Amino acid sequence: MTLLDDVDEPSDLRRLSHAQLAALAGEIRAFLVRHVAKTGGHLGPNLGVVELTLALHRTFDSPRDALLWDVGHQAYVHKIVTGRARRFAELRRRGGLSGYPSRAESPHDHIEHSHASAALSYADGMAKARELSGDKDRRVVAVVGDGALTGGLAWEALNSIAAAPRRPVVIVVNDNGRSYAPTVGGLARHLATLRTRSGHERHPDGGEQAPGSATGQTVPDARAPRVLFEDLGLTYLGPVDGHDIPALEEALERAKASEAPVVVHCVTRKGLGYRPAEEDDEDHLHGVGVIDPLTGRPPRPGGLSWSAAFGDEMVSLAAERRDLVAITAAMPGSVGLTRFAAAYPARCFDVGIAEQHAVASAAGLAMAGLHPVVALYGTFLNRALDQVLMDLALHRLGATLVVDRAGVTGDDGPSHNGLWDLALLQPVPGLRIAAPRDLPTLREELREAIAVTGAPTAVRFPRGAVGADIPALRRTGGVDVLRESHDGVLVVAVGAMAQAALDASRRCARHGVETTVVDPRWVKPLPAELIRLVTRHRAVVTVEDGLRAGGVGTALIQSLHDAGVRAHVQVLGVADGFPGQGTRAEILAEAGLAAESVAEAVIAAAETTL
Ligand SMILES: Cc1ncc(C[n+]2csc(CCOP(=O)(O)OP(=O)(O)O)c2C)c(N)n1
Ligand SMILES: CC(=O)[C@@H](O)[C@H](O)COP(=O)(O)O
Ligand SMILES: [Mg+2]
Repeated sequence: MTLLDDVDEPSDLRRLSHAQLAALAGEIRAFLVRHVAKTGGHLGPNLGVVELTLALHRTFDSPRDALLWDVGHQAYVHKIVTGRARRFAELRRRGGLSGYPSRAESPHDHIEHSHASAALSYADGMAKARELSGDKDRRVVAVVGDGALTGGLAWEALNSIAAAPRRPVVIVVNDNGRSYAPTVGGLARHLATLRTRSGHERHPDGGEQAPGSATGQTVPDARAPRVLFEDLGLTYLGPVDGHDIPALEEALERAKASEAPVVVHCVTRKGLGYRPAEEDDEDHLHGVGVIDPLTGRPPRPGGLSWSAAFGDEMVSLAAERRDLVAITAAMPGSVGLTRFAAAYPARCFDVGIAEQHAVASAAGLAMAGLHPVVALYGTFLNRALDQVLMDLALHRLGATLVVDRAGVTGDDGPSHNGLWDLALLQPVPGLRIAAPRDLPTLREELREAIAVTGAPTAVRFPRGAVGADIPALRRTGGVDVLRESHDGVLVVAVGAMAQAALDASRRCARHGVETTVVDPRWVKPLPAELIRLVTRHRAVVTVEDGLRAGGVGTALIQSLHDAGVRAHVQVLGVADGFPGQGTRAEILAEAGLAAESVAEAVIAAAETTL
């Protein structure tokens, strides 16, 4: 029997001694490594909040008190102590345990999406609601990371929370000095100074990078700072050792008793207790796939990823184009910019988890004569739509968005799929979108994109390894013909869906249905050549890894209508909604985007037009 076996709910924690809690923390760390090594997931962040989570659940009465997790990737320990330990074998699996809080799983869970810097807004809203309902003794607690605090939305919430000095909110800053890379900017420097001054600075991440640089040297702040939060009118407690449960409980009890908003600044270590994570300089095993628990490394090296291929091309381009600069929102490694940042530190800007600022600052860079490349995940680009519209497109600026993790991502759940970019960017005047299908077209279309002046461009590709090259038979009007027939069904494949489209076309041929498979390469605006190709075929099927509604297929239908061309068009894409977690292949198949389903759609289209 282990201590963990006897923990089914937070109240079970309150009967343990501090010595037993220390032992329990060790069991939980072993549990996390054992399970996450098999399923993949967020290992470093959760190893860093073991003691903090135990102290929070001993001090506050969840779910009566609301415990909110910003991003939520660090809520595994919260799930373990709220009765879900037995479900971790299905972590991030189809129908299994979500990698983020989930109201369907537990009343202890609240915010289900993984988009950073939002938890304080929920806290502000919940605190207002509890004040209005006379429920003031039910505390609202938000755990927000130092990285998440670099997001503007968090400061919008702090401004509002600080406006009500008699409305209690407990703000727990989980300060480990890291987003993925060391957290950057003035706030990071401020927190680092507080950590250092208090003597809590115990890890090399303590320093903060020179503002703006993705690989800057640490710049310790000599001045004794006033605590930023107190200047806002918030009570500040800390820094507290985020691994010292008695110290945490003392600070959290004081915060709980306060009738004012309180910041509890906790200093933690990402990856603590698991040497491979502690020693991982890139991101302390922030997010891992299946790994060998002894080494922390994947059992076999993965293939070249789209992100790495993009990053390699950026290094080549930077040598040719001195005006080229890159921007990342706290994810230089994930978006493939590590080599570029090392080679050109002055030309790679990590702005923190601040996508709106990333795009708006790109407008400034472009106006000043440079060509910025903003690399973001598709799902996080959603946050910066106004900046794409009003800062880049309205000013007709030459800037390039590299939309990584575009399309279905899979096991990271509904808030990580990059399903919306093709639909959200369709209406942006002047913006051009490329969707490469393989490594050569990624290289080619990225070069074409950064050559565009007077309008923003976007290049979108999925998560994971780049597939095999897919050579074209010929190019006509900018459209690559991948397979040809003379009057069969025209299959328009968007980006990486080309492989599924070709596999489907081979299935169709076995059913006597001839197809022409084309890759338009640039999907906004669609090449005029597509209209001519449609007139030469009996039907059209479009295939895209994105929303059906408002995507490329819909745009083609509108273009055909505007050109007065009547055609049978079948649009294949992801239906409205939030696909649950699962592998990319599972979710694509469920959306009807696997080769077999595409073939069925093509055959049906052929039959309806006989
Ligand atoms: C809006 C947004 N942009 C980017 C991300 C990707 N992301 C996930 S976790 C993370 C770092 C979070 O750092 P912090 O808040 O300090 O939490 P920690 O991982 O250190 O516990 C980032 C950038 C995100 N979840 N949301
Ligand atoms: C929580 C978060 O947003 C990131 O950690 C994300 O889960 C990483 O996704 P990838 O694994 O696709 O890089
Ligand atoms: Mg952090």
